[in-house]
Amino acid sequence: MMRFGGVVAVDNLTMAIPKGSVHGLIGPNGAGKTTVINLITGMFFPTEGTIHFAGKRTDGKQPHEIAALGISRTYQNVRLFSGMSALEQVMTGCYLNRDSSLFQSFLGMPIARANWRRVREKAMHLLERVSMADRADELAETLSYGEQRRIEIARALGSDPQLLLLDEPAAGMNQSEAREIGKLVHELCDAGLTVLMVEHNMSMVTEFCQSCTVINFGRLLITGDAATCLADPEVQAAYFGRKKHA
Ligand SMILES: Nc1ncnc2c1ncn2[C@@H]1O[C@H](COP(=O)(O)OP(=O)(O)OP(=O)(O)O)[C@@H](O)[C@H]1O
Repeated sequence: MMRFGGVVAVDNLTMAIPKGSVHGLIGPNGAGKTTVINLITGMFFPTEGTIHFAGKRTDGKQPHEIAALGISRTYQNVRLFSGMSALEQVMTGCYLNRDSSLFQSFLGMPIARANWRRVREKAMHLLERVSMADRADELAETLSYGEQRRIEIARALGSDPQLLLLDEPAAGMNQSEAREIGKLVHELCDAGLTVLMVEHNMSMVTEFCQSCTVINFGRLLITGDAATCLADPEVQAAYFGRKKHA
C-alpha cells in the first residue's frame, strides 16, 4: 500500500504479465498508475506491505538495485540530459554492469577505455533498435518529441531489462507518431522484452496491449483483454462517471 496523507494511492495490486507481451495499466487521472511505477522501481517505498517481481522481493531496494534485477523505466515527461548527444544519453543507461571504476576512468586506464568502447558499441546498437542510429551525434534538445521518446526508450534498454515500464510513452503525440511508438514497443516484445505501459490513449491500448489492468483509487477494477476491460460498466463509470449499460 502507498498512502500520501489521507490518500491511498495504491492498494493491494497484483499484475500477471506474460513474458514477451505488452500489458496496459490504465485508469482515470489520479488512479495511481505512476505511483505503481514509482513503487516498482524503488522511487517510493510502500507505506505498508511488500512488492515482489518474478519471485523476488523488491521493496526497500534502491532504484539501481531494482534495475540490476531487470526492471527499467521511462518517465511521463521526457527526462533527457541537455547538452548531451543522443548516443551519450543512451551510453548513460549502459553503465549498470560496467567493470571499471570511476577512479580507473579518471586515470584513463586501459580497462576503462575498453569498457567505454564496449558501452559505446552497445549504445549504438540500441540506437539502431529504435531507428535512431542516424541521429547519434545530435543533441537531444534538437530532436523532435517522438525522437526524444525513442532515445529515452533506448537508454532504458541499456540496463538489459526483462521488464520495461513505460509511463505514457505516447503523451503529447499525434495518432501516427503514437502508432510508431506502439510498433516499436511491439518489436521489442517480439524480441523477448516484457512491457508494462501506462497509457491514456485508448487506441494504443486496444491496438498494442495484449492484456491490461484497470485501476481506480489505487485498487484493481478489472484485468483481462483490452476490449473486455474497456467495455466493462465499472470501467466506463470510472472514466465517464456513469455505467454504460445503466
Ligand atoms: N508525491 C506525492 N505526494 C502526494 N500525493 C501524491 C504524490 N504522488 C501521487 N500522489 C497522489 O496519489 C494519487 C495517485 O497519483 P498518480 O500520479 O499515481 O496517478 P496517475 O494515475 O498516474 O494519474 P495521471 O493519469 O493523472 O498521471 C493522486 O491522488 C495523487 O495526487
